Amino acid sequence: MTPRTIRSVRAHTAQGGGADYHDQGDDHWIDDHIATPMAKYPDYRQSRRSFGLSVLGTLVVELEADDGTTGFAVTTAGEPGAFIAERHLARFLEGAPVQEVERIWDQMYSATLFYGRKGLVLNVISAVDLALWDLLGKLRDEPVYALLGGAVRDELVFYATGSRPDLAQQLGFIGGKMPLQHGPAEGSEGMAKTIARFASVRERVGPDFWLMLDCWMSLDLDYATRLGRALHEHGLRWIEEALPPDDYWSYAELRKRLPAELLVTTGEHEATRWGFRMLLEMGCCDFIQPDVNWCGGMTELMKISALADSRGALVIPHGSSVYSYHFAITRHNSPFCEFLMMHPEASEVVPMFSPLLLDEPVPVGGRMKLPDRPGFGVRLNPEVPLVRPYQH
Ligand SMILES: C[C@H](O)[C@H](O)[C@@H](O)[C@@H](O)C(=O)O
Ligand SMILES: [Mg+2]
Repeated sequence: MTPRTIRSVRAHTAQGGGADYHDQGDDHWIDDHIATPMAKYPDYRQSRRSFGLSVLGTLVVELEADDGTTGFAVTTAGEPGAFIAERHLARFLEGAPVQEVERIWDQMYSATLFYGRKGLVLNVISAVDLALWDLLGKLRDEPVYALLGGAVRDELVFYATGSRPDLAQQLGFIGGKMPLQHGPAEGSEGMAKTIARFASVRERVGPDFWLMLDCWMSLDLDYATRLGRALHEHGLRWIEEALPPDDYWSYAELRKRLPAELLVTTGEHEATRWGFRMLLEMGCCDFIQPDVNWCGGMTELMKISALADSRGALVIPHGSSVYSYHFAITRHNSPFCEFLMMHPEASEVVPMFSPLLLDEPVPVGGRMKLPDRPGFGVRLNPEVPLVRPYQH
């Protein structure tokens, strides 16, 4: 087959849900008094949008090959991401052979080291890399999971993240992860509310259904230790992202302090093989949760996964719609996945990146057989307005 080259790179932005799934309206569980590092400031305690969690919006990266075939992917990066994609990264793509994902990744990462390394820049590199894999799949008429080595299981199984683990249980999910709503700034009263809520949910779901708590970087070592020990009495399965991502030392200490059967997990705001090597080698967590739209894309996540596998660690990706599904189904050390309940009351299964993607698969009864459509098997919804803020 003549190797196709990339003819053009286009970066668009979109608002309202999509890849920036925190960008929801009012009365949505995902923005209802969730504990965060900003909760120490009362003005920013009730809503994460109030301090800017949805300030970026969605970035859509579209790559067109010289035969007119297009691939795309999305991430959380918005207008600054569009600038980076068009004005900086496009030069490493236009004219390059589509299949040279490794060389393109290395050039994007190396060329942005002086201002990137993690965060927004790695979100953009991730979207470009995922768009490359989508384009490659379409050119080869294969789903991305087939390009990665094929499925190691027939279907995916999911736990659900949302405010209603009891409903998640009824919908067939293997577990429910709740967002923490009260952090250290709300003192012992806040901790008592968390424990009471957790105990009440445990009562409703029974002793065997997995229950987890997502702390979204909001705690300190002492508070996380006391909360973990208290919820261990009620069968907490894992405590997630209890501490700020850069405090590797406190994660390692927290893991030593908590009972072995209460897992400490983190990683959704970590990036690159080097960041995850730090988490693994310092003993920060029991399993890692990279987000493939933020950690460096599929090319980097395959490296991260092999690193974890060499240490017997699971890789349970932070929910990222089809991008995490196509990865997880090919990895022996990714036996289950996250599904984020994006319905405002977490009472119904709706596509995670709704309304941005068409044909986005969702779990049924907590399980999913991945469609074998080419690439990631999704299309952009033409009814979602896209803006191209920068040309190059
Ligand atoms: C539910 C959490 O607060 C975050 O909104 C979520 O994006 C992430 O932490 C998760 O693990 O799903
Ligand atoms: Mg999380």
